[in-house]
Amino acid sequence: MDAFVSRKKRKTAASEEVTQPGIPDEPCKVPPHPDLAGEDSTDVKLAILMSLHPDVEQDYILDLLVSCDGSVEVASSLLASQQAAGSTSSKKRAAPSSLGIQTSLSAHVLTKSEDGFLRTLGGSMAGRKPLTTKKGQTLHLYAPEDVAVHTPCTIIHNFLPSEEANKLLVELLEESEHFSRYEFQLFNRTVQSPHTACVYVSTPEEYRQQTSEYTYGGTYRSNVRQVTPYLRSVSRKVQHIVNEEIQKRIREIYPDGKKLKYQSPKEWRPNAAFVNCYAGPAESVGYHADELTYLGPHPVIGSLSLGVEREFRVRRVVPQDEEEEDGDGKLNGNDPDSRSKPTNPRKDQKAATDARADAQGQISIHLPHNSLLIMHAEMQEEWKHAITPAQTISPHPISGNRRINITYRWYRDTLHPRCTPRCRCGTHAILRCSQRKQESRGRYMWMCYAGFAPGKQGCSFFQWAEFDDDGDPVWNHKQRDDAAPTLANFSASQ
Ligand SMILES: O=C(O)CCC(=O)C(=O)O
Ligand SMILES: [Fe+2]
Repeated sequence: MDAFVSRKKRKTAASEEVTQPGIPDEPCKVPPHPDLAGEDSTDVKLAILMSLHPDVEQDYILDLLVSCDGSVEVASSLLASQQAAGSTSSKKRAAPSSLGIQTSLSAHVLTKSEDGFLRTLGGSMAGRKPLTTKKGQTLHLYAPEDVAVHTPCTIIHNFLPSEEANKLLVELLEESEHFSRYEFQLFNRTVQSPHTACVYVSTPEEYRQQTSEYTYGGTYRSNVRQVTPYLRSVSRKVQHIVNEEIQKRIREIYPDGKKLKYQSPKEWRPNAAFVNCYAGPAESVGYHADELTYLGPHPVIGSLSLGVEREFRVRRVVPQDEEEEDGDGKLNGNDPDSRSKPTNPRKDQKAATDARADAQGQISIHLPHNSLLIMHAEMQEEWKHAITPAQTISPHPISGNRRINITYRWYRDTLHPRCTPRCRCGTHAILRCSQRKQESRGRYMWMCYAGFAPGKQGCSFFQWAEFDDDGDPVWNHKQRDDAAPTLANFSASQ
């Protein structure tokens, strides 16, 4: 079994660069998730600053970021010096138990719409004033019924028999000694993810593919390991329940009881598992949507939580057309990207950012040990998710302050890297969905991502992506070698 196990140790030199979020006198070095880098740069910057300064209120950070002309580094050093001088004490974030509880759920209730996108009532009810949430407020959800209705997720508590969950946790805590931080390029420097991770595969051939064909964040993975016995046996149960829940969601929630356009009609069969370790309350992952490159449009992801309970925050991405509405209780669209240029950029940028935060609010799903969260097909295109730094945690009897998370994913054969477009600089292009721009919202595109990989220079490659109704690509180039191996489903590859 060890034949292809990567024993890559964490890089000491690079690790020295990592700043623990919350340490006041260090400059900005902890990055968000690679998936964050993209169209929503204010969110990226906010996520970085919130990771670095977990005690300071989001509003205060936003104001400061705007007054620093969007410079994360300047804002971060100001926050650090204010924290050192004790002057941010009144801006401290409340402990999770005292976070603002949103009084109205209806701003987030999912409802069927014609265009394949699910809408929340707040954004879609005809003849009804859109409900807005107060900026910075968080709606905490615990009950599975609430999660199913108000978010694009399903949660199943006590998913595995408790002994099996504990054994899997022990197995993965041992494995986590070999995990490492992703590295990527942000603002001219190499930064590292604020948690550690590793990818698991079934066979040596898959190891080869994951380290030399599939890319992530614009570069090849260096930390890939062989699927462990419990990880594999649990994947069968995850596969079974995820397929049941997909069908239930189609029947009960999707328009006309039909799968979404571009969602795969096939059985969901996981062939890759990403395992994350959050070693303590400060470890996190910033707001992001998962990379679609190999998952394709409207993917479903099964995500198992073990160890310490943490909060999974989700928020809907507000499209520009909703921001640009005006009137009582609605939003003023002054986004820097919008077509009407603001008269006072700094003030208007702040207004736009505040407006976005107001409109979004955020929802917190509590993820206890042994809970399975299913991110349904509408999640990645319309919502963003994060594991935010925690103020306090209740230690878990087995893992102490650590949390392990496994995301089971299904990479489509039709999106194997030998088929996907290469950009001009020779790297594999990545697949993104346009989330905010009114004119292109919901369209998919292939883009160069090499600029986010350490030591690489990106190009400006861009190409619209075309898919059939089942989300399989329609290529205008000749496919490369169809008979070559793809990733095997965990259960099938035993
Ligand atoms: O830890 C989690 O629950 C989420 C992890 C995640 O979002 C990811 O790996 O993309
Ligand atoms: Fe994610």
